[in-house]
Formats: sequence, structure tokens, C-alpha cells
Amino acid sequence: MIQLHNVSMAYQSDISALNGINLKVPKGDFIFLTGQSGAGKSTLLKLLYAALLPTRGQVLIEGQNVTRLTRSQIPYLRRNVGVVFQDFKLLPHRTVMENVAITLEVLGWGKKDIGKKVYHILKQMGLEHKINSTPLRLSGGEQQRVALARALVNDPKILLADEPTGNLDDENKEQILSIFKEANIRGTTVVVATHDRRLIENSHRRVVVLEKGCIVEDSDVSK
Ligand SMILES: Nc1ncnc2c1ncn2[C@@H]1O[C@H](COP(=O)(O)OP(=O)(O)OP(=O)(O)O)[C@@H](O)[C@H]1O
Repeated sequence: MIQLHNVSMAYQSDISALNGINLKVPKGDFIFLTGQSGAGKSTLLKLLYAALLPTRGQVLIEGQNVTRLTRSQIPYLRRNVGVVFQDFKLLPHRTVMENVAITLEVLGWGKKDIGKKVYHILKQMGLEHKINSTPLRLSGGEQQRVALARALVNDPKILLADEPTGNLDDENKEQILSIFKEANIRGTTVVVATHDRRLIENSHRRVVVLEKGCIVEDSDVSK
């Protein structure tokens, strides 16, 4: 469960990027965050993996108050949260295999188990033939799938994605969307920030609309 109680965030003291946000995302939910450029979508995602702390209010992830975590506790939170960025943030000089293995190396997995698990997820993503390529030799859609594999390889409780289909064509978008849906079926809570109306309309999931740092619409009927 993700909970935000009266959360505000200001990068500079007089301008709020988020203003009094109240939001509950139950375990296993799949939601889209949308709104115009500058509405606060990325800021909200960053609060969910403690890249930023709110200036006011509380952020709870699985009951844990993120605002109270010490610096050394943050990596433990991030074990449960997979993150995908629009610009992928892959390591350009490492192979696809190495880029995905990093998630499990950090968690202390053994080499043999890492090999098996990474191969399995890359196969699921249709990338087994690219295992030894470096990211620059891949298409945008393939790079995004590697980034997704890296975020999902340890079956995180929560997946956060910031504009994940930004530069992709329709076929690649469909592929990315089905990966989100499969992760969600396996129990991962999915939060996707996007401008992409078609992606949202084709998905039939909960939509939360931000405007100037406030939630102005939430399609969740149970709210
Ligand atoms: N590092 C920063 N320093 C100062 N202001 C920032 C910073 N990052 C974002 N902002 C401001 O905070 C507000 C919200 O930005 P945010 O990036 O969260 O919006 P967004 O909805 O994700 O936009 P986009 O769709 O363009 O990515 C904007 O007014 C933006 O200018």
C-alpha cells in the first residue's frame, strides 16, 4: 500500500511542485498519474522511492514512513521498489546481462542464481538474443525492455515508471504495457506517470490527474 497524507513538496521555498496531496494506492493496484508538463508527476514518483523528501506531510510505503527513514535505511526501501526512467539510465559500457544483473548483485544474490534469473526475465522480454549486446546497439524499445527487466528482476512489490513509452512506436508501447500488466498480475503494484492518452485509454486502469501540484481528478470509484 502506498499512502500520501497531505503531502507538499517545494523545490524553492515559495513555489510548490506538489500541494496537499492525499492518495492511497492499495497493494496490487495499477494506476496512471497524468497531467500537463510541470504538473508534478515526476516529483510525486521521486517521493515514492525517497529520491526526494516532502516539505510537508507523510509518505508511507508498505506502512513505513519514508520521511523518517535514515540514510542507511533507504536502500532497504528501494529493494521493494523497481524504477523505470524515460531515458532508461542503462550503463552504456555494460552488456544487457550485466545491466540487469546489477539489481541482484546489490541484493547479494549468488552468481549462479543471478545468471538463471536474469536469463529467465530477458527471455520473457524477448531479449535472450541480445544478452551480450551493449545498450547503444539496441533500439529504443529494446532499451526500455532492458530497463524494465532491471526493475522487475527481483519481483519488487512496487514498480514506478516515469513516461515509459515516451519515444516508442505503437507496437513497442503495447509490448511495454503488457509487461506492466503481467507484473501487476504477479502482484506488483504499478504506478505509471505519463502524458500518453492512448496508453491510458487502452489500459482501463485507475487514472489520477495532477494539475499545478494538486490532484484534480481520480477515476477510482471506491474512493
Ligand atoms: N530540480 C528542480 N528544481 C526546481 N524546480 C523543479 C525541479 N524539478 C522540478 N521542478 C519544478 O517542479 C514542478 C513539477 O515538476 P515535475 O517534473 O514533477 O512535473 P511533471 O508533471 O513530471 O512534468 P513533465 O511531464 O514535463 O515531466 C515544475 O514546476 C518544475 O519546474
